[in-house]
Parts: sequence; structure tokens; C-alpha cells
Amino acid sequence: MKDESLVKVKICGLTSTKEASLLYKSGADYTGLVLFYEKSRRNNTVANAWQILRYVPREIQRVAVTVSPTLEQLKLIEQMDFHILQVHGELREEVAKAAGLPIWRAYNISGGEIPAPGAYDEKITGYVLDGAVPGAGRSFDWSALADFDRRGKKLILAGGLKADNVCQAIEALHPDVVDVSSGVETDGGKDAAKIKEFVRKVKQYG
Ligand SMILES: O=C(O)c1ccccc1NCC(=O)[C@H](O)[C@H](O)COP(=O)(O)O
Repeated sequence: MKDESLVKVKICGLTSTKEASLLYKSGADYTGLVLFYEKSRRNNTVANAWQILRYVPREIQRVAVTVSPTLEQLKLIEQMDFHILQVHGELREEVAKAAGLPIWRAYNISGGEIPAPGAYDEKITGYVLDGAVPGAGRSFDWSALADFDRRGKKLILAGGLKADNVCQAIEALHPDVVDVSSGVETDGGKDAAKIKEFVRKVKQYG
């Protein structure tokens, strides 16, 4: 059984069934698949996503990672085996209203601006604070976000995290979940040893 007091780990940006298989017994709590965003090298087609999800261990929560999704895209996502919808960019009113999945609202932080959430409160269960460019492996000034009001929701911290800096990040913002993609990759693919070390550092921190 998992210890509910620990900071949780999200391994984001899966692109193959092989990468999904690396999550067995990894200690990860969430995983993310990028969809409908062709600018990302981690983008998945719907068909590919279906395949990958079959290989994600059952105990891991699956997050559909999107940028300004449309209603049609939401409907496709909700036919798949996802638990959470993560939205970067714009959260369209029709998507927020129609969503059956809980939403993690993602903010890409450039400069020291503090996002001021508030809309669609009842659907939003978490806020993702991420670097300026999603999935780019770059962090932001954590101290500038110390006053971010999480409004009782989960705080998911992303952007440039790796085994070497994740404990400092936790110390700075006390997130519920730490989210990593580039920091557990080697040559653009997920690396089992890096995942293991990242999870070890987080769970050791408590
Ligand atoms: O990973 C992407 O390419 C991506 C593209 C479009 C929207 C979101 C994307 N990733 C979202 C995540 O949750 C990443 O884990 C997060 O940006 C952290 O990435 P990294 O800095 O590489 O660890």
C-alpha cells in the first residue's frame, strides 16, 4: 500500500508502450501522455495513446496532457482510460463545462507573474506550475511563486525537475505532486535508472 503522506510523483511524456512498461514497480503515482499537440516531440496519436495506456500499471493515475483542447478532443479523451485532464494554454468555457474528468489547470510561468486562478473552480482539482515552455526541461524561479494561492487544490510542480534539484523544489513550494519529463530521459527517451533515482529522492524526502 502507498504511503499517503508522501509527495507524489508524475512521470510525464510517455511515447511508447516500452516507456509505459518502465513504470512497473517504479513508485510513480501519476503518468502523463501528450495529445493533440503536434509541436511536441512527445505528442501521441489517439491510436498510440490507446496502446500505451494498456501498458500503464493499474495503480498509476493517467493524465491526458493537452494545450487549449477543443470539445471534440475532450470527447475523444473521455473515451479513453484517463483519470485527469491537464490543460495548458486556454481552458475553453465549453470544455470546462462539458468535462467529466477532473481538470489540472497548468500555468507556464515566464517571469515572476503569479497566476490568479478562479474560473471553473468546481472542475479543477489541481494547479500545475510549469516552466515557460512545457516539456523543455527548464525551471522557473520557485521563490517568486511562494505566494501562489492553491485554493485548497493540489499543487503540481513541474519544469526542469531532476533527481539533483527535486528536494530543493519540494522545500521551496511544498507541492503535492512533482512532475518530471526531460529530467528522467536519456537521448530523448525515458530512462529506467533516472526514474528510479528521481522517485527515490522524492520518497526519501517524505
Ligand atoms: O512534454 C511536452 O512536450 C508537453 C507539451 C505540451 C504541453 C505539455 C507538455 N508537458 C507537460 C508536462 O506536464 C511536463 O511534465 C512538464 O512540462 C515538465 O517537463 P520537463 O521540464 O521536461 O520536466
